[in-house]
Amino acid sequence: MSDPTLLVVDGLKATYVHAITALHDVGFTLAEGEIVALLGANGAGKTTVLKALSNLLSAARGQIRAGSIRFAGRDVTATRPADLVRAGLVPVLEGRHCFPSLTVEENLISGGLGRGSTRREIAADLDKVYAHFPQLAEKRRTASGLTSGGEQQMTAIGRALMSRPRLLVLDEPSMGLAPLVVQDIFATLQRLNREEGLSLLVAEQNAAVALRVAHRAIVLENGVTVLSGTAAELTARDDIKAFYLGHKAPVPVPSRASSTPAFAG
Ligand SMILES: Nc1ncnc2c1ncn2[C@@H]1O[C@H](COP(=O)(O)OP(=O)(O)OP(=O)(O)O)[C@@H](O)[C@H]1O
Repeated sequence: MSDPTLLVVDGLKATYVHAITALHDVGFTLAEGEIVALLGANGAGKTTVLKALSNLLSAARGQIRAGSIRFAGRDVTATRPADLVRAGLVPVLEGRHCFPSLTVEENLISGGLGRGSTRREIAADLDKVYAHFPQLAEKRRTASGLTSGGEQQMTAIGRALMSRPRLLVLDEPSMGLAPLVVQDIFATLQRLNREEGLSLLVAEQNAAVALRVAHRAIVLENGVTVLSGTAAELTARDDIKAFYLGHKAPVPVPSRASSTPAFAG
């Protein structure tokens, strides 16, 4: 039987400029067909993990000091970023990075060209992207720089889909977008997972939206994996609710016996 584990991150330690330790010990796995959410506060290390997965850390003056990353049996740290994309590990990094002066369609096509797709494959893949994101079909001739933030995020995801990914790695797809647009994008990601078996790793500060579509989640704190479990398990935890889902933490109530506040249960 083939191994269903697509990604294995083990004991990952990473620094920037050989001095700042961003990741101390990060480990998790992702099975084929899974949606895994990578949660954590600002600066917890999510982007660093995603850059390491695409072997793009050195471009940010980062270094892996220990541990390993394997994607579909390959040693990621020994594989060039472009070869990782060809193997099916495709990142959608923070900030969307569309070419603003190219049209939406030209941006999408660039994803297919990077992979070396034929004209026929590109045409078929474009149809698929437009079926998932009908809004992009309407804007196909518009310069990306003139489209909305949501449309730019859809273009960035669509361009990644043109590379025919096995695992899509997304960094904060909800960032700066209106709640309805975020819902729409996550619904499309979920459909891609259900209908096409696409595996997804989604780093998010917006835990509520990520936990709604994820099968499992991992929580990072100061560069360490501190929790992992099914989305249902994590959603039910009071500490996760308090820190990441915007629910109120236990409220201090004044004690009669002393002036020191005690915590209500
Ligand atoms: N290029 C860099 N040079 C030096 N330190 C960096 C660099 N990028 C990130 N860091 C530091 O590494 C740590 C992890 O940052 P990272 O961006 O991975 O966190 P994050 O969870 O993605 O947060 P955010 O949501 O703000 O992007 C932080 O302490 C950050 O200041």
